[in-house]
Amino acid sequence: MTFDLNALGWGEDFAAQGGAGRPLRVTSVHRARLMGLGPEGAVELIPHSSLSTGDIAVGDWVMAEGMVALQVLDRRSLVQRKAAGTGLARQLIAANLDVLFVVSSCNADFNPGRMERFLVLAAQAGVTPVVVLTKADQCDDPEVFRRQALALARQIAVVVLDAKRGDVGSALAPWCGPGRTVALLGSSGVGKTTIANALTGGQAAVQDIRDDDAKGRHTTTGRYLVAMRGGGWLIDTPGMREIQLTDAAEGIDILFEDLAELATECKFTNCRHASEPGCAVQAAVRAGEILPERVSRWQKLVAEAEENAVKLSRSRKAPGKGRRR
Ligand SMILES: Nc1nc2c(ncn2[C@@H]2O[C@H](COP(=O)(O)OP(=O)(O)OP(=O)(O)O)[C@@H](O)[C@H]2O)c(=O)[nH]1
Ligand SMILES: [Zn+2]
Repeated sequence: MTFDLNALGWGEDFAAQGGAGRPLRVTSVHRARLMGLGPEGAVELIPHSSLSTGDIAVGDWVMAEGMVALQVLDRRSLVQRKAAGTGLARQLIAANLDVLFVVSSCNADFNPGRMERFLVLAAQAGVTPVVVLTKADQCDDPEVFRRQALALARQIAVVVLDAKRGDVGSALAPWCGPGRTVALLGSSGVGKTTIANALTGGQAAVQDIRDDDAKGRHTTTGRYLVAMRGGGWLIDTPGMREIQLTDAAEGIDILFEDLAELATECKFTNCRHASEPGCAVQAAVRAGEILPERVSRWQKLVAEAEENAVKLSRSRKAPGKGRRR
């Protein structure tokens, strides 16, 4: 299979960054090597000595000469997560995503706090979130869930569907198509695999490396960049399912724009919006303009993000810690 650069998501912003070599889209990243895709087809690459595979994510654009990836082009968006274990170094998950489908179901799985966490992740990554609510067919009144989802952010697209029998491709078409890159985020059992299969027709991932380079170890790496039936790409990586919030203050401010704005009117700049005098947020709650639950979920996310930021700065000061992989 070969693809022209635009169908792969190439654009002016990448072209303007220049650099030697030819552009390739990264379809998978392994211990020592990576796979790139371009008009010539799938190409196995090794990173230049100035780079490590830890600096490269699925979905990245690299400039390559021969089989050497020389440079990673600046990204449009980047999903990253705190690496597993105690270290707080971040691991790159997916680059240059256009849309994150935040998936939940029209049932007890629907949890506003959990949805907000996913939406903050999308905002922090610089990706447009779209809420997808599955299992509309198993619910008496899906509109109740649609309304709750619409209340999560000022401008949020919400799609309600039956992922099993509905026309998923048409429902999500506005965010897919040639050159677009999407991914799915959501708890277990909400229908991510069902949606992914509908979008890709169950197609296999792009040709991949047999990664047995590192000490004869063979790693099964899962499916990564997969072509969608209507054009565009789905990034499907196991890492997407295990993301936690790390210093997500910006993402929180984007999602909770209404509260962030009110907070600027509080009497104290470091107001926690609890029992402080002159708190504009509590005033809005008393006036019935904002739900108190939304404020408490916001406070919890802010506290968690701050705590992680502190831990992160400590681990950066400690030499030898923070290995990437
Ligand atoms: N009736 C109905 N069933 C659905 C719908 N979406 C998903 N399912 C079913 O729900 C179950 C879980 O769906 P999956 O697609 O495997 O969910 P997932 O999010 O990929 O789950 P994990 O792989 O655990 O993360 C499957 O039995 C699906 O057939 C829907 O819209 N309607
Ligand atoms: Zn306040």
